[in-house]
Amino acid sequence: MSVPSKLKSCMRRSLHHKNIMEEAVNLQSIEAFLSNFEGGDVHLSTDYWDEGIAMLCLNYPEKRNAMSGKMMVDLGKCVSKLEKWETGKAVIILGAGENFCSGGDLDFAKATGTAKEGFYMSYYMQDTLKRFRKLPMVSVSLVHGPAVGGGSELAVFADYILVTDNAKLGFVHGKMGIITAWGGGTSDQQYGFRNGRSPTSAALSVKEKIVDGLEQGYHMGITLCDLSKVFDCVSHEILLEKLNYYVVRGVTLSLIESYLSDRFRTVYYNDELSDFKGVRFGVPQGSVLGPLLLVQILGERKATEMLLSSKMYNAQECLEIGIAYKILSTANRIQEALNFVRKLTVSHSSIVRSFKKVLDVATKEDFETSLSFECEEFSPKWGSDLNKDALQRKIHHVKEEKS
Ligand SMILES: CCCC(=O)SCCNC(=O)CCNC(=O)[C@H](O)C(C)(C)COP(=O)(O)OP(=O)(O)OC[C@H]1O[C@@H](n2cnc3c(N)ncnc32)[C@H](O)[C@@H]1OP(=O)(O)O
Repeated sequence: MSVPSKLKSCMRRSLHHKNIMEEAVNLQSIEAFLSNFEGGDVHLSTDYWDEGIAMLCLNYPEKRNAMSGKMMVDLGKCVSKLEKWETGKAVIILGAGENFCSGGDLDFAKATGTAKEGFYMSYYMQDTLKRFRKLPMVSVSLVHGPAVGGGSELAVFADYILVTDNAKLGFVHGKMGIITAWGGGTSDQQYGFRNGRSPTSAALSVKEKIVDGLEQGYHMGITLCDLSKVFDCVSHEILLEKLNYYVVRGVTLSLIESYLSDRFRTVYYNDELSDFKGVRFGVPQGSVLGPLLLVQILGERKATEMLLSSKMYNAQECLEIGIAYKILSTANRIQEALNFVRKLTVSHSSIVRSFKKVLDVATKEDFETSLSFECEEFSPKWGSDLNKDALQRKIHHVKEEKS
């Protein structure tokens, strides 16, 4: 099918428009910006690689492992490397020297005080940590000494937080006049109320797919669905009513209400700023999901307490509130963390990774989708060499456990 040339040039113009709009969220340009703020590094230690265990080390001990811009970029690159490691079973994130992480580098914060720069950092860290969370391997944060602000956010992204007896963990953001910023959760498909991801850019991205398809000689069609019941289309009023119905009440509901109210949207294009229009639909994505991640782990009341008190919790308190899974000895922490991880990675890497994927789908998708995903992951394992080998060994699970 040939595309009329007038239509093609109109689409090209629109695509150019789209590129300008998306410049703000180009990860490479954010990396270039962050890399200007040097200090420390984040690296992957391969000491236990043969066992399928990676160590992700935050290394800026003279600043108590505060995250400089460069370290944020290093972290992003390490996560990319882990994404490509096909036999990895587990990753332990830990800090060098006296503690886990003292949050964002305060010198970086002082040097970059604009909302746009804050947006860059938040967007980049959310992207990295979202990818970290999706890794099909067991993840563990090994928190020794203080984990402050962003340091606690980093810790929360792992499946398990192991704290040592000298650990102190606190979301001190409130005291610093900010809120959480690294708690990802935004989806690449999310448009609306995101810098550079307006509803217009959503429409343009559909157009781009159509043009690409036509250019490759495909017949293209679109199915338009009425998605009026989708979260982002629901009016704030209905959303708040629903949250109340599902027992999200009190301080948490007030926080979400204040977060949603008095929101305005404007469009900046060709050096011109449009009028401000009130926003009554759609949920601002990003930082608000940081607290929501904590709510998933702790439940509403404990998460509220932890975020709003700015308190530093000691190891015992971390265990009591439910953020930490286990207390380790500070002196022997690495060995103890490795032993913990080894117990969870006794199976072949393909099994560990499949379990992780199934669990990931189960926490996000509905029951039916989760069941069919499990079925898909399971089927090729039935009768595989691994399975046959296990069947031949006639394993006695109780006796083997005792020996
Ligand atoms: C979106 C992210 C938002 C956030 O992360 S908000 C939270 C930002 N983080 C902070 O405010 C942490 C402030 N630091 C502290 O509370 C304490 O330094 C901390 C971490 C409990 C460690 O205490 P101590 O072990 O007694 O060590 P100390 O205070 O003597 O610090 C040693 C050197 O490290 C420096 N440092 C610690 N945390 C830093 C940071 N985040 N950014 C930049 N520098 C930081 C500190 O200034 C000190 O440097 P120096 O030796 O005086 O030159």
